[in-house]
Amino acid sequence: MSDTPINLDELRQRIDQLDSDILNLISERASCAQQVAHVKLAEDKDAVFYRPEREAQVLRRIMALNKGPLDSEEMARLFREIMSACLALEQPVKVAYLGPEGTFTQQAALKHFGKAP
Ligand SMILES: O=C(O)C(=O)C[C@]1(C(=O)O)C=C[C@@H](O)C=C1
Repeated sequence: MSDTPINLDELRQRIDQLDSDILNLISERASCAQQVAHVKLAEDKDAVFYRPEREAQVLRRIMALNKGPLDSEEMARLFREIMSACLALEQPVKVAYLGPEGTFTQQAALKHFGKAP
């Protein structure tokens, strides 16, 4: 146990501050992704927005940088969702899967592409 008494209010204030920082950083990242979309469109009117090789590179980097306490798989899952939301800003994505809702193929599609609309 640490010698410093843990104050719940202080810890929650710290969490609120960190959440504000995370919110601002995710918004900044999303604006960057929108600019990426503009650059892609300026270069090619049939631009491809979904770039799986780039997403894999981002996730590999995040997993290598991660120092815990969240494990790298969990961190990658969070970043996959962030990229999924950023990609949805660039262009709405349509993902098809086999069978009714709740199947393994739907779960696999959600895991791979994230849940963003
Ligand atoms: O780097 C790109 O080409 C992007 O469009 C940005 C981004 C990202 O959010 O990092 C978003 C969608 C792509 O599938 C890959 C990466």
